Amino acid sequence: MLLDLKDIRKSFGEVTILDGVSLSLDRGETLALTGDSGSGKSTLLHIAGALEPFDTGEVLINGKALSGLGDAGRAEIRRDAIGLIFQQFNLIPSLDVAANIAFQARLAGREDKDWTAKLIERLGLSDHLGKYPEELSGGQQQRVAIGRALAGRPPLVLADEPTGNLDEATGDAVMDLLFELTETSGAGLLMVTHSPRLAARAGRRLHLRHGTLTE
Ligand SMILES: Nc1ncnc2c1ncn2[C@@H]1O[C@H](COP(=O)(O)OP(=O)(O)OP(=O)(O)O)[C@@H](O)[C@H]1O
Repeated sequence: MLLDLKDIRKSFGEVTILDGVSLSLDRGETLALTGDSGSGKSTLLHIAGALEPFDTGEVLINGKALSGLGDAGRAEIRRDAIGLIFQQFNLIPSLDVAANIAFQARLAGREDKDWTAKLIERLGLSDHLGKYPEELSGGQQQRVAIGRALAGRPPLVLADEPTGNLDEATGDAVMDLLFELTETSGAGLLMVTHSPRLAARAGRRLHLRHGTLTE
């Protein structure tokens, strides 16, 4: 199993956000996580991405338990196994498009020139490689962020409201690319969204409410 969350509990102070959450995701699967604002979707995604600690339970990524790992071990998992896409595109302003896309794959020592060239072409970024993030539209920036997340072919792609900042038509086009390219790369995709319409496009859907998941 690519991602396994087992009975995760998480509180901030007195407030329980996740009250025994379990889910699993395999390569090639797409799973949409919906829920009201403040229900804990981002918290759950950050826990799955080894970005946020949890109180009890276990997270396994490619069979490796996060609870036994220190900061360095978690950073290694993030670098090698996970591609992250956020609502705020989080590009590096001082790097051009080509360098932003290559950034994580280089860090992980997993640069693949043929795959990167295919990504750039498919994302429609060939004419923008020398530009800096501030010179790009929102849709272009999010396409760069997708390229960066996928360039190292991570097995697990986590996306938090990836089209939340885009108009509907641009968002749909970006979402088409995200689904297509995660499928091509053979990754598993866990995506947080407010939109039932976008969630309907994922292979599976789970809804977070009062700290627990329902279908
Ligand atoms: N670091 C933190 N410290 C304290 N409370 C936090 C922290 N992070 C999140 N929370 C709280 O946990 C709850 C869940 O937040 P989270 O961002 O996971 O929700 P969400 O479902 O992703 O919301 P949205 O859809 O609005 O982005 C919220 O009430 C939030 O205020």
